[in-house]
Amino acid sequence: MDPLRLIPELPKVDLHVHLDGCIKPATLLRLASRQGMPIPAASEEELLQYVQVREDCASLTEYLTKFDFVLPYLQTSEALEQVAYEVVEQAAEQRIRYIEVRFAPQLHRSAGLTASQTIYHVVQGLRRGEADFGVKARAIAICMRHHTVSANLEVVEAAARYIGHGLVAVDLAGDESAYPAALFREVFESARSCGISITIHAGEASGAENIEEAVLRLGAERIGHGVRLREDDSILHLVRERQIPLELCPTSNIQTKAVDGWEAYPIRQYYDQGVKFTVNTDNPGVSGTNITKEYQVIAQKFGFTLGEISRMILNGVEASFLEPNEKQALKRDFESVLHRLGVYGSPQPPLN
Ligand SMILES: O=c1[nH]cnc2c1ncn2[C@@H]1O[C@H](CO)[C@@H](O)[C@H]1O
Ligand SMILES: [Zn+2]
Repeated sequence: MDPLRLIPELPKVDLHVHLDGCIKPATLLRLASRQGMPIPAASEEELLQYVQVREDCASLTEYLTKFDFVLPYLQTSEALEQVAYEVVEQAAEQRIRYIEVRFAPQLHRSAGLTASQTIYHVVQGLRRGEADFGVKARAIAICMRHHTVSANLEVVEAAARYIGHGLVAVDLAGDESAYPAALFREVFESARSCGISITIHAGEASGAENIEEAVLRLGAERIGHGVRLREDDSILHLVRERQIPLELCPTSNIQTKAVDGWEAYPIRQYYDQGVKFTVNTDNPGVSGTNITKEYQVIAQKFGFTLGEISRMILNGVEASFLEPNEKQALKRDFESVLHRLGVYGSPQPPLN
């Protein structure tokens, strides 16, 4: 069967999506007007040039400038709840049944919210979305590379209070080329001592050595992107042996120039070598994508079959930061929906 036709129907997960990277243009206009803030565009169409990257985006640094535009509108409890709610709504439209939504508490405090309050309101929005759209949703709190160790420790401390209450992990994001993860060893040591799961953006704007640092010294259980893993055989071996899942975000990786174009995108190589990975969107609003398009583009470019795509989806369920019993239930749910659709996950070579 042509995978492209069935991809929209498949049950999916998205484990790597930024809250401030998927604001609907209509919502941004509404937030600006409700908050009495100026916005340099009168229509959704006009807004796109400010929120979406162009094809000639040169680097992650340039990609990240898009967030400066939306963040001022996302500083209140109402705005955070609303956009979190709408991420779940957008997920449901793509048949996503489980989503982990990440955001950086310290980027939403200019109107006086505490780090802990930002988490509270995002979780509230996600919960409302779960109830209305039937999608399971959890939050991840992001530490930012350009913030101080103490600002990031504050994020971990706030996150610790929400473990088991809607938040599942902490992350590190921002400009990887300017700020190596090693600067934040103390931050992630604190996360580990609180028993918080860790995922870290690494191997996106810098080389594979950042992935090694994240796994061996910071305690990352998953890697955000990790697309440059293949640049070092011994680190690739390490990640494969430990079955550390990479959260690949194909369209974003092409736009940030983490990889030199689709011909060089290593997803087929990783699949065939038994590197575990999941397919995600990163920032649907900034990248002009959604999870259906991500699977369609890789099916088209790399000839993945429905069985292989289902394997990636099931890898995503397995890689989720849910509690073991919840993960088991989600897995059963996915297997039964896939069974109904007549699709079965292929075994991924060469390890299983
Ligand atoms: O692909 C990425 N790599 C690194 N940082 C990112 C990426 N996408 C978004 N952010 C950063 O994470 C912040 C919180 O969501 C965003 O504001 C942006 O600065
Ligand atoms: Zn990201």
